[in-house]
Amino acid sequence: MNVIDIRGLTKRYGKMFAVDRLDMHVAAGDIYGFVGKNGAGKSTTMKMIAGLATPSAGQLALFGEDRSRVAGSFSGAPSRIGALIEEPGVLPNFSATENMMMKALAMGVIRPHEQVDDLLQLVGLEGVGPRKAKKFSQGMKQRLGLALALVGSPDLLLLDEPFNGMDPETTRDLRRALVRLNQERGVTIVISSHVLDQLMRVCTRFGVIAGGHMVREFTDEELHAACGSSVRVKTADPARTLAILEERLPGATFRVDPDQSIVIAGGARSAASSFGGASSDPAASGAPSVEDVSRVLHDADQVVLELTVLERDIEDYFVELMDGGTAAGNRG
Ligand SMILES: Nc1ncnc2c1ncn2[C@@H]1O[C@H](COP(=O)(O)OP(=O)(O)OP(=O)(O)O)[C@@H](O)[C@H]1O
Repeated sequence: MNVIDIRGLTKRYGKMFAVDRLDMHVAAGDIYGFVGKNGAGKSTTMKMIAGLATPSAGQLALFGEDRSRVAGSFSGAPSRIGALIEEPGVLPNFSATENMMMKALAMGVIRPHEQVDDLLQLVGLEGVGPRKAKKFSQGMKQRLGLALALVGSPDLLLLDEPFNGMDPETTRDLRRALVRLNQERGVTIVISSHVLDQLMRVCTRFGVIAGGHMVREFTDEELHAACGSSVRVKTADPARTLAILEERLPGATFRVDPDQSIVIAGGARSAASSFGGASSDPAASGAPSVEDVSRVLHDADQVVLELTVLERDIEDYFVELMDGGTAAGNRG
């Protein structure tokens, strides 16, 4: 069962489609990177998932329960979702501990003191609990916001741009805290951001949104396979080489460039994402290794003039995807 299952989700503001027929799938245990440019529709989607905005159309199921037409907290289990969306809801004139205690008491947390101490420690604020929140730096407020989102031990944590305003050390600490939450406590986490390098360090699955529409979803492994190397080979007899390669490497795809070199990439057989959803990247199954190609050519007595490995840049791949859906999303 997916923790989040979204089909055709749409949010209109007047004639403007902030989110446009979006599909999204988050499995239990994922750290899901929700990637998109400014204005792509990430926050609006997160707000609908958190119950802070009502969808205009589409289906939104959380933990297998249909939530399409309900804004507000989860009826049966209010603590199942924790969210840090836009400004952390920190009361500036109260201390970190007081902020946490108010929320814990409001949520009816059993042994609130224990949980508050535990969470402040988790986010690295254990030493500053008595200090007023207005004296906190931006990064400390962000971490307090994260601790607040974790009150009540949610199963799903929604974080909208959590790395904003954080210095590298704080960013690293937050990243570690998120991985610990995920691995030690089994929390499923969705992080929306356009800060790719932070997401790539922690996420196990990605969804790229453009113009309010999901362009593609893929796992970390699929990402690396899609960006994996392809092999370029130039031989004395390109036509014969191509025939041999096509016969000996049936899963691969081939392109002949104008200079008669042959580029060998992964095949399309396992290209669909594991959800059978938005992904269909012809390179997603990975290319044959340079050793495979070299062995085939050696066995067939081909005279190799040049053999090179071509890498695809992961950032470029994301940027292409983030640009990809813009036209499709603007219906208003
Ligand atoms: N309450 C609103 N009323 C009207 N338009 C809105 C509203 N909220 C968002 N939008 C518009 O919907 C689109 C998507 O906005 P959203 O904030 O979801 O994007 P985002 O991907 O989170 O962007 P960012 O990375 O800048 O936060 C934008 O064009 C935005 O201007």
